[in-house]
Amino acid sequence: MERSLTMEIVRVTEAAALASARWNGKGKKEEADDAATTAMREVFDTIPMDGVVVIGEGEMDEAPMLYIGEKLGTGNGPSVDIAVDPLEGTNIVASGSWNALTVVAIADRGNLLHAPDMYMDKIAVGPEAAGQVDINASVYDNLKAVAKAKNKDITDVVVTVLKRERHEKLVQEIRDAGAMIKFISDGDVAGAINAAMRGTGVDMLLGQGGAPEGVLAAVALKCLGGELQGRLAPQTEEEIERCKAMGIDDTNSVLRMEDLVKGDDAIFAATGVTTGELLKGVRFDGPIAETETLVMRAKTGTLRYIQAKHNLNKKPNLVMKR
Ligand SMILES: O=P(O)(O)OC[C@H]1O[C@](O)(COP(=O)(O)O)[C@@H](O)[C@@H]1O
Repeated sequence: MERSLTMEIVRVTEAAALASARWNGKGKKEEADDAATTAMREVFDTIPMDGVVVIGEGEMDEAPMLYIGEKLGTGNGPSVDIAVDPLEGTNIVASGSWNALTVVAIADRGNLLHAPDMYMDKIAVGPEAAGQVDINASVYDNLKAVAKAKNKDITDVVVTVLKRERHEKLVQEIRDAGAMIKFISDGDVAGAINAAMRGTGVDMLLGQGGAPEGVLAAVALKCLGGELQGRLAPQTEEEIERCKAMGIDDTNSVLRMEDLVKGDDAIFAATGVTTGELLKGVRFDGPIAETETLVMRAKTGTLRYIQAKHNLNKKPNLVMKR
């Protein structure tokens, strides 16, 4: 993939962030998600690539835009798989809370797992502990492995966990092992990334979240040299059938980095919508709006933070409606 696609993808996540940030705290998660999706869709079609959505807003009959299988880009350029989460944290924006992002990942055609929209059990760690954990091992063994890899005691290990009732047993196991927990209300893509970033004070992510978010986080962790292992967690017979239709007969099988994102020609970008540990959210100041974006390439392992000041008077009206 051309290096120049890196900046093109940033334009996509920035536009989605600018559009959805207007809905901050307004109690309207669908409107916030629609705004992000519409803005993303518009910018995608200006990019010189032959893209196809493999993780998007749903199947063709469920989503008007960014549906799975939708072709994006001008058609001239590299053939790529596209994974999007136009607004990662719809509830976060609706409630005017912490850590919402707009997220895009691209990889060479055929290289991203077409993850079905269902739950996935996940374990994510940074570069020091990559290769040392096993989603099938006990919570205690994984905590011990991370502590050893990072040369600290289990009591110093911090685990990010989505605050959900389904995580009661997991939470107890982490507490019994003596480790600490950082609860998040939503947003396990940022949760996984923070586990792999230096200086965040978090060592790993554990628990069940969305499978599409698992693939997006895996691309980010590939860029960071970390590791994410996943296991689909179908909740109904229909979801089990969907896994089989995808060629996953054993839903207990572990999805490793190479299953989630093959090779290293992949790019990940996320722009902050509301401020969190990873990125600052959108700040509006009269005709100027500021954004912060993290963009990374797996091939080179380069991370870039892009601060942008957008002149809203000069941007397309849909995206920048005030
Ligand atoms: O809210 P649930 O059903 O526990 O699902 C968890 C998933 O929801 C999120 O917290 C937010 O997703 P949405 O933005 O689609 O609401 C993800 O980060 C996470 O993977």
